[in-house]
Amino acid sequence: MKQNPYIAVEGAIGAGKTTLSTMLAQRFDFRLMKEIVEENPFLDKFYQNIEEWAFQLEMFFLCNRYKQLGDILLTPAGSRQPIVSDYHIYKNMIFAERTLSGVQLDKYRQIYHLLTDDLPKPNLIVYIKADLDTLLHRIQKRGRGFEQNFDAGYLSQLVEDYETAISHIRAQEPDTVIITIDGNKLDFVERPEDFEQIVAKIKEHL
Ligand SMILES: Nc1ncnc2c1ncn2[C@@H]1O[C@H](COP(=O)(O)OP(=O)(O)OP(=O)(O)O)[C@@H](O)[C@H]1O
Ligand SMILES: Nc1nc(=O)c2ncn([C@H]3C[C@H](O)[C@@H](CO)O3)c2[nH]1
Repeated sequence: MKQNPYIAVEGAIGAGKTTLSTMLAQRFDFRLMKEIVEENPFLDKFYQNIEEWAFQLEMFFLCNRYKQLGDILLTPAGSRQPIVSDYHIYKNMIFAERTLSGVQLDKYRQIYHLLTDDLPKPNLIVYIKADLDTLLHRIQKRGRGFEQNFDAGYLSQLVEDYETAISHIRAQEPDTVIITIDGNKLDFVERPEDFEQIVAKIKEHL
């Protein structure tokens, strides 16, 4: 990856995407793209009643990510700053396949492809793989109000969905470098040497 570095950090809820991408942006002096969380009007309602609010929430995430990525990525590649993002656009499909069904899922899929098929994809994905206990612990520690009565079953399914999705991307986008890091063992928050290990792996591909 010599031109236009574009890194996406991925992993299930609470894996450490925002934390790690913020640290990487600072280290490499890349532009940071973070998704909107606090201003999302549907998250609170969604966690209280997933079936009722899923379509509005997934559409909100899709439109926001499309706007954010499109504004930056659909500019001429030569003039683009290197980027690190705390999500991959495919994240929309990972969640939508889990939360939507029937006609809503069909319509969502169509809109997803219409909006995102021509967006440039990241050339490197850092996939933070962590197990359910680690994620639940971190979500609890972070203490967001709307995540406090978190359904462990939902998260457990998402952990599996992420595994499937990463395999899918590996097969569909063979040019994308995927670096998997062990989110249970590596503590890039507390241990600088763990962060350096991740930085060194990324540098091999920059
Ligand atoms: N490797 C780690 N070791 C210890 N704590 C971590 C690690 N990664 C993240 N944390 C902590 O876990 C919490 C969740 O991290 P963060 O918000 O970065 O996750 P996220 O993947 O962006 O979450 P979300 O999917 O909700 O957007 C934070 O409190 C963060 O400080
Ligand atoms: N349903 C659904 N679809 C998404 O695309 C999506 N992206 C993030 N999230 C949830 C996870 C965290 O609680 C919180 C912050 O990441 O928002 C999502 N939920």
